[in-house]
Amino acid sequence: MKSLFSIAEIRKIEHSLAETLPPGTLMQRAGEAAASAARAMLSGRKILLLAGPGNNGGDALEAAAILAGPDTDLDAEVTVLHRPGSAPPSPETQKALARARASKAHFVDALPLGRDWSLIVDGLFGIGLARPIEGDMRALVEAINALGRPVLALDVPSGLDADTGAVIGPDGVAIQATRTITFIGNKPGLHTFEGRDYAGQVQVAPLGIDPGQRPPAGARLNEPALFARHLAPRRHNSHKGSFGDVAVIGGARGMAGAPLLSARAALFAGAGRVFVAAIEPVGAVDFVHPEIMLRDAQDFDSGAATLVMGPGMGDSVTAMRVLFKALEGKAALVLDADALNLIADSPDLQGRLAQREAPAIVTPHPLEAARLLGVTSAVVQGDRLAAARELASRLHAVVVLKGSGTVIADADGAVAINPTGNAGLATAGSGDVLAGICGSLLAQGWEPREAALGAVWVHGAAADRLVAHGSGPIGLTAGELPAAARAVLNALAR
Ligand SMILES: NC(=O)C1=CN([C@@H]2O[C@H](COP(=O)(O)OP(=O)(O)OC[C@H]3O[C@@H](n4cnc5c(N)ncnc54)[C@H](OP(=O)(O)O)[C@@H]3O)[C@@H](O)[C@H]2O)[C@@H](O)CC1
Ligand SMILES: [K+]
Repeated sequence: MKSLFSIAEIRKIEHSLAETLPPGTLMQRAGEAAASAARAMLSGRKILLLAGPGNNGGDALEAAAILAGPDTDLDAEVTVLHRPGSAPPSPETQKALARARASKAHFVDALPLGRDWSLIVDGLFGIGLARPIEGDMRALVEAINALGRPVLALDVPSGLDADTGAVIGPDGVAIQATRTITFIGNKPGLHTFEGRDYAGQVQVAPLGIDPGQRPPAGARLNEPALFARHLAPRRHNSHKGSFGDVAVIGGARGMAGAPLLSARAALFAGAGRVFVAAIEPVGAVDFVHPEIMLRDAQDFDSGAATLVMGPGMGDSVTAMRVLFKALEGKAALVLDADALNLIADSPDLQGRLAQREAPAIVTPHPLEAARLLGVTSAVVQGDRLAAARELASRLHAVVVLKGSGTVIADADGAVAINPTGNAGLATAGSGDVLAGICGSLLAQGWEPREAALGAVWVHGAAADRLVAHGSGPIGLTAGELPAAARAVLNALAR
């Protein structure tokens, strides 16, 4: 189970464990896990450990005591930069300090000159960081980042909010880690917003706690197990009607590419029949994919098709009219881009969406989510999980909040963060492709939540596949994604 625990949930677990384990046990285990992770990363002889004022510093001191202790067989120079706070450290941190002082570790008060550290271990702040890092601590973080050496962060890169993935600010700083070893359970902030960039590779050290002993977490990482039941091999005796119809509605003047990209994605993700109903007619045929049927949105009868509304749709009277009609109807809906902006401007449409019975997936980027919630995009990004949850509950829909570590939330409050994808997806049309895959999976009978989880996972994995083959992240184009998504889906189905 790929659980993601909030800081409050971790504190609760810590609290209940404190009643059964001897004092200091968890810090000792964290120190041991940190020391082995450091050894695994080490190529060279010089290790610098940064130990801050709290228990995160205690973990680093325990690790130093092990790496430079009497039982070590490690041939390395261990240096500790310890920054005590104004308040006395916890008893377990005091013990760790005494053990580190008694070891061969060399203590310094300031960052030594030179940049030849083989490894830097960041134990400045963990989940107890309550305000931005300032003053000489800020200077230290900036100096460490400027060295550009491999960094192992303990629990969370110092400066990053483990709940939200935001650097604690305004104008805050955080340690740029190569790898993060996080304790007891994984944390959402390491996987979304700025978290993926700051945490690097994430490794979980459960500290001897059986996952079954932990209470259920409020969030989780997305993975194929969450939607794989829909990926059964196709029966020989099937026909195009077995895989549903998708109609993409969009394409104002000059924006014909957006619905065509969505439609191609729907086709490549396996929908039986795909239409584009264009606001401004685009022509008789898509010569690249003549399978796609082109229609005029004004007089299009979508029948039982799943509707993907919004790609390049604009805000004309026609756009408004087809959106209104769709919200009145009973079709399963994917709402993206301009459809979301029109809904954001109209409390009436928001109410209609919330009251519909049929499934709906909405796929906002942070600015679209902000408009829907009536806040700024900084507020949305400041707590992406909360924003997605709030929107899902208000609109009574599955919400896909796009961005690094896309968040998928449903109206029941379940939240997942997607681990696939890369910077190549920050390109025009990539959202149109995602909406098309969502619509395709819905049309094939997937439950809305699973369709959203599956589409987001596959879309990200398609980009990862393209990057692995050299087609990105620089210059990756949205038009390449549908074929890569098809390959990912078929690989999953096998
Ligand atoms: N949970 C668990 O089960 C386990 C937890 N473990 C470890 O403990 C970590 C949490 O420890 P923690 O609670 O002591 O907090 P931590 O992150 O060290 O920082 C707090 C200190 O920093 C200070 N401070 C805060 N902000 C500041 C600022 N901007 N600038 C300067 N100072 C600032 C603050 O002082 P104050 O706010 O009182 O001034 C306080 O002294 C956790 O991440 C994990 O590594 C493991 O040992 C094993 C099991
Ligand atoms: K840290």
